[in-house]
Amino acid sequence: MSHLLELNDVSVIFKGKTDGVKHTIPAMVDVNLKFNQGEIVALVGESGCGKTTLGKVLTGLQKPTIGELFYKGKNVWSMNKSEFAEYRSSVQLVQQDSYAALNPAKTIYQSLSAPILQNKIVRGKKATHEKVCELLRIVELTPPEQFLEKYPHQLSGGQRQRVLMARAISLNPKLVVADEPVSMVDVSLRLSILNLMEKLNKEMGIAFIYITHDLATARYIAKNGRLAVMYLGKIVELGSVRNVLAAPRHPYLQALLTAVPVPDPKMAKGKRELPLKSLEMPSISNPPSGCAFNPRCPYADETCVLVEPRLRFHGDDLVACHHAERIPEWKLVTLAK
Ligand SMILES: Nc1ncnc2c1ncn2[C@@H]1O[C@H](COP(=O)(O)OP(=O)(O)OP(=O)(O)O)[C@@H](O)[C@H]1O
Repeated sequence: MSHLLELNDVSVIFKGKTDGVKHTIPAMVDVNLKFNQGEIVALVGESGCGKTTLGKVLTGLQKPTIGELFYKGKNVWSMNKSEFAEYRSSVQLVQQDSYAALNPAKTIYQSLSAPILQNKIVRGKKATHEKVCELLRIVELTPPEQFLEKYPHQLSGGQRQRVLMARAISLNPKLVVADEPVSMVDVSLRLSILNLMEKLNKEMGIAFIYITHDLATARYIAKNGRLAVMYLGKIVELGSVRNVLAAPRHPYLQALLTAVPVPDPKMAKGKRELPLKSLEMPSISNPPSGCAFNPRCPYADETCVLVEPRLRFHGDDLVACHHAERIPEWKLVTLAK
């Protein structure tokens, strides 16, 4: 059976200009990923590594420069009009900035009713009103009547993010790509938004791809799902969250985990820092040769400088490191619970 969504050797190369000199920006390089119905996958990486570009490719907002995107086994970019329309409504994007994503001149009712009318999810005034109220109830904005006539600026960041979630699920999608959905939400409200995504996943069977730079929330939402780690446009580790965080193999992921603060001093005592050779992130427009992590990696040797590692199986998971077998196991003490 075909996967819900599949990236096949996808690269996205932008054109850039610095001080009048043209250059290329390989925002995504040879990415192969498959997503199943109803699963949760967290995609983690530092700022500028290509996460948003990947999210845009998945939702059809960015055409791959090279490679293919398949939805239910069909090549998205050679679909006919009606197939493409079905794919676009089945794969939705929720963006980080809820204020920018909502039209400030439209009420919540107007913003939520437009796509369901356009896509003929319901017909008539009464059914539309009922559907919008139902959506607001699902995302826990209750009583819905209190929100219908409000404008985006009258809501809090967390409430706006819930409205975006309501809009994303209004077309009965199979998958929602949530790009940093909580990074602009008050810290105290973040968990409740993540819990909402979990609820939508469990109760409605919607698959989620959660894009973030924050490993702690990635682990929280995808505890029974998978984790993909991205570095300078490439996937460097991929596997179940349980395996990958309990025994991270890629030195980059080990370093990322080192950076997570430990609240309990007893646990912090056992925590080992990974001594990186450099703290500087190389430029994505001029990535190092061989393994892109080699200038920072304490285990790098000549092979790492010369030969690019392929993503390959290590146990049940995938890792792009020549030395995955020989680098010391790094015991996770920070997020293990
Ligand atoms: N339309 C574009 N044109 C040119 N360069 C782009 C474009 N979109 C993204 N880039 C560049 O591609 C690289 C990857 O960007 P992307 O937004 O995908 O990263 P990110 O991991 O999501 O970062 P952040 O977490 O900061 O949003 C960056 O160097 C960015 O400047």
